[in-house]
Amino acid sequence: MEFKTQLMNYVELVNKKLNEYFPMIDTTNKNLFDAMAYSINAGGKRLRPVLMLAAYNLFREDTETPLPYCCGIEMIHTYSLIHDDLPAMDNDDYRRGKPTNHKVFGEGLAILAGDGLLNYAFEIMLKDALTHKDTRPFTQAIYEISTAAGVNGMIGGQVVDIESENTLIDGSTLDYIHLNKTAAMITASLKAGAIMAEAKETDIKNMEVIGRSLGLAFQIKDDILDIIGDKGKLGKDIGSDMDNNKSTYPSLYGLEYSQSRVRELTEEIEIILNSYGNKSGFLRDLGIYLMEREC
Ligand SMILES: CC(C)=CCC/C(C)=C/COP(=O)(O)OP(=O)(O)O
Ligand SMILES: C=C(C)CCOP(=O)(O)OP(=O)(O)O
Repeated sequence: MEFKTQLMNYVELVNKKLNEYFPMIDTTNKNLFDAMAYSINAGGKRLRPVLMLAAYNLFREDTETPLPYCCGIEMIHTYSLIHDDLPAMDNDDYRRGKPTNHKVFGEGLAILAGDGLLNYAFEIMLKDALTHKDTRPFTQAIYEISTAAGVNGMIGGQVVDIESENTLIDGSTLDYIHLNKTAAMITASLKAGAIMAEAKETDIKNMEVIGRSLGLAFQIKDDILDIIGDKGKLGKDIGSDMDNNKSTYPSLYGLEYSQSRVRELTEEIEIILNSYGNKSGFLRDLGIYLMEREC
């Protein structure tokens, strides 16, 4: 199947499943659920769930089994964006082509909508895990996701990111930020997919190596687009890193080196994926698509 068609199919599967979890109906807490659904339904590339489905499909053919976990990781990612945009963090006004959550619902509700999405993610993943006779691959997948989202992953990276504002950091601190803030969740998506498909340890390890490179390249590309991207296409503010005085690959090493690093990392990913032959064509094309993207 052609890459773009397959990508659309995966995104559609994820969106359909997300619709089953939203709207949550509670008239007393309508504002909370509206705020959660607002950011989930605002769009987004659905990269992490697509990676999870593609990794699962490297080893198993069905698409139904991993869907609750795909939705879970997308909810966790969406919560992180809501919080990242808050005045206490990046103070951004636009996200996914719309005003940010706190601009529409206010800061208090935006914080709680983020908290709500994080907890709802674990509720739906654990609920699904308990329906399986052999719960182990599913609880292991949840463990990977929770570790990646937590203090030894995304939250840890975000803390160093905000602590490093207005400071000239070195390359290894910058890599720590990228690997934890961004690559951890990308890696967990690939690993969780392979784990649920009961792939071999060596294959799970390969997913980890690919996730690290892809996550790093993805964040460098994001920071390049923050300088040379188009706000309309991206659906979010540009120049945010400069406004917040953040150290990024482009600010530390320049645009040209940053672009060549992205290419280098993409090639590293391709080498591993080539060992899976035709089956890994979608993931190979996805890597190239992400690095060439304008949004
Ligand atoms: C615990 C929290 C809040 C984690 C946030 C993690 C994250 C990857 C934020 C976006 O990074 P960014 O600011 O570089 O991206 P963007 O350009 O999309 O704002
Ligand atoms: C990790 C970063 C750079 C935050 C944005 O992630 P995405 O670019 O995947 O955001 P959406 O498409 O989900 O909005």
